[in-house]
Amino acid sequence: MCNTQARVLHIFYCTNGHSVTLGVKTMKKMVKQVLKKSSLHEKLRLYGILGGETLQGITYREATMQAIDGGMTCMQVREKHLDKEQILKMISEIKPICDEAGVPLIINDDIEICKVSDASGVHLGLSDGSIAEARKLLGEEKIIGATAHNLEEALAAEDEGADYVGVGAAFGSNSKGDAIKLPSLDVYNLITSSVKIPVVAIGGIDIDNIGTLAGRHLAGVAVISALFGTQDIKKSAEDLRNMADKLQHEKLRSGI
Ligand SMILES: Cc1ncc(COP(=O)(O)OP(=O)(O)O)c(N)n1
Ligand SMILES: Cc1nc(C(=O)O)sc1CCOP(=O)(O)O
Ligand SMILES: [Mg+2]
Repeated sequence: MCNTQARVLHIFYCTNGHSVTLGVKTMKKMVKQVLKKSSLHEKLRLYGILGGETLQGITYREATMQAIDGGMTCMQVREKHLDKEQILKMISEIKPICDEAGVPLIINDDIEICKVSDASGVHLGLSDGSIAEARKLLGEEKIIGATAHNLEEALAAEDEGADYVGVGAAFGSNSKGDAIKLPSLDVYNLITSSVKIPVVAIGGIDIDNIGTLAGRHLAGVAVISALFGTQDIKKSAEDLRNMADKLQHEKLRSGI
């Protein structure tokens, strides 16, 4: 039911006999949104979080290329000690690499930097501002991630319109001083069985403990030190990705 010359599409709802008319632009936007949501689960499989403090003497560009070559599927810029201008410069160095590889680039904490840099989205913690407000400013196409430490926070994030939730700290953390270890990894099972949005585990995840996250229906793992803090980032990404791909398998749960 498409009249392309008039740049108008007619969509008929057969159930009640009524029709709505949508412009091609609106239709394209809707398709983009559906694609964003449907591929997000896979894109979160190995989520690398980059900050200069973690790197062992290599550039942001080199670290990004190595991680992507090894299988990183999503990336977050998390710079706690740079000003906006410096962060925007850093983003300008790595965004073309992420874009080329189809790896979403998420900005930690700062909605404005996300908007100005046209990054793929933003990650907001509990004290980083409202998800609903971020959605208003960024629109439906951008990815908005939220932090949760328990079921209540995960449900609230979903309710507010978050696209995914990062839940931790799975095993504590060397990179985030104030991270609080989850009382039990079973918190993941509780959350993944209660929310519809993808859930990512974070906090102290490395190649030795990642296997214990299997069978908990996680979309993936978010990692700082076990990826960007290592000497061979490509090899670390390969190993973590290999394990992250197997997280759905129940049998890994008892160890590897
Ligand atoms: C994927 C992901 N999950 C959780 C966090 C933590 O966010 P937040 O609680 O805001 O802490 P900071 O990262 O801002 O210190 C995250 N960044 N990414
Ligand atoms: C950014 C972040 N958030 C956490 C949370 O628990 O919410 S833990 C964490 C740091 C993750 O780094 P690493 O992989 O080196 O432990
Ligand atoms: Mg934050």
